[in-house]
Amino acid sequence: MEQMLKQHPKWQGRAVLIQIANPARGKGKDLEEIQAEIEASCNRINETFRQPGYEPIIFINRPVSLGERAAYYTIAECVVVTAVRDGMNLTPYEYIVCRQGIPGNESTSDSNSPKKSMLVVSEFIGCSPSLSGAIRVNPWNIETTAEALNEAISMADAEKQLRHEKHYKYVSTHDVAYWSRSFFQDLERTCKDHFKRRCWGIGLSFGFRVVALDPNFRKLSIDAIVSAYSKAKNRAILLDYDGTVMPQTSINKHPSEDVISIINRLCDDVKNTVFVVSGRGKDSLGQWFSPCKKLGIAAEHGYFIRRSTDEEWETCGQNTDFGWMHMAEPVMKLYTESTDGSYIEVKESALVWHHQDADLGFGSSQAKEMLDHLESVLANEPVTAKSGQFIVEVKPQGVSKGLVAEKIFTSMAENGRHADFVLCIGDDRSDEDMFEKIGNAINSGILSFNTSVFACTVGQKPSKAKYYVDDTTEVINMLQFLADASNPPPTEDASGIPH
Ligand SMILES: O=P(O)(O)OC[C@H]1O[C@H](O[C@H]2O[C@H](CO)[C@@H](O)[C@H](O)[C@H]2O)[C@H](O)[C@@H](O)[C@@H]1O
Repeated sequence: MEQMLKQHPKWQGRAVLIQIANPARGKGKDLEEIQAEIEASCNRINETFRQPGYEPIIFINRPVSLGERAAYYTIAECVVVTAVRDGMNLTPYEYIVCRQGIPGNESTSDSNSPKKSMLVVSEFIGCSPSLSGAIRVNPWNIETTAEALNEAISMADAEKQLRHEKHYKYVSTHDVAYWSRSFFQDLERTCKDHFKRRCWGIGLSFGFRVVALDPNFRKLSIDAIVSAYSKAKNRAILLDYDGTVMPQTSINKHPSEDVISIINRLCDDVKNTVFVVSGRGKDSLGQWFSPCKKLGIAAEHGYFIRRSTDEEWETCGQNTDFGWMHMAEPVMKLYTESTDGSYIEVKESALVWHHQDADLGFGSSQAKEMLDHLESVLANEPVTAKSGQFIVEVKPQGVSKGLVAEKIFTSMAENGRHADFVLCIGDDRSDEDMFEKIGNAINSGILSFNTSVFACTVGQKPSKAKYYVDDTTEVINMLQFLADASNPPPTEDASGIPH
């Protein structure tokens, strides 16, 4: 408020903030300090901007009954909720209902005139995403919050009415009965197959959770995969990078010499089509895997694909408009400013917010909120926002590792080499797109009925993959067995004829 009166002096002598301090539920030194700070701020603002008959802040520091609160809401031009951390927060909903009033109540002169209301809400409160007409602010940013207050009270009446109508429609249709019904529906949907599943306790301490796994989900047996591999004539091998052949905890992200050598031995077998399918950029992957001449690489989730080092990168031509980056980046910046250790990675086709180095709990709760926020801001843009291992990524719609898998199988079939063995390994949310595509590939005719399919996730967790291995060491060990079972490259005699 102080900043708004400074930035927009026209409101001095006119705008009043009724600051209702709800009685605190707890006690303690911190609380006393905060109360003293609020009181001091109110006094300072009033002393600076006070005029005869005008006090900019009315500070109500006592329990306020529901009736009195409703009376304030009814007359307020705008409600401001700038909590830096909160749960759902029902204040904006109560305000909207109070501004709408009771139908047929003639107690006010303008009871039949169109209703209007304005909300300035913190992006950190739970109800924020449901209020599409509210002006959303990061309360840590005082200047933009002050601008939002000015914008709210300066807005044309017609606009205030439209926003109010939208909010009232939402609040009146999403009542407590709606919420309870939808919770029950979600619960029923989620638990539908639980009786068929096996439940496991995973992790320790705060990381402990119970996961329900499909009874057919099992550890990948090296004997079984080596046996199927040996019998196959046309094999597709799709490997994710981070968390699959590269441990998530490694500081040095270059593939090890072992990995390069195993991949080269797999690529050397003429029966094999081997791809690294990763979210990483083409320059790093291209450089890291430069010793693997015959390796295919799908970078940035398949936005770029190259079949070997002899070929040029192909771009997935669907999306060339990246205007959405100008909308997504400011949102990511807001969260970066309030989350120590986080940063933004700008790729050619995507934006990624990383929080691996942030506080574990705070980073992941910020990631969840940011994902919601991005989904609402980018609702009409041709993009998808998804979370992964310590990341939230926005990328063009239609670009997915699932599509990469489909392209690989289709092009093998077009070259008369229908895959009769598929190994696809990944650890992350983005790899689930491959597992899903592979799961449906036989029914959709992309793979034939006699294909041996090994979709495998890294770590025991709910997945669309049928198999799991425990960690990257097991992945590399298994690939080593496959490399050992591979045919070496044909040798050439002195005349250059391969044998
Ligand atoms: O598809 P992947 O091979 O699993 O790649 C996914 C993302 O990899 C990179 O992020 C990962 O490494 C970061 C450190 O280098 C780490 O902070 C993050 O938590 C990891 O997810 C890459 O930076 C992203 O662009 C990829 O999408």
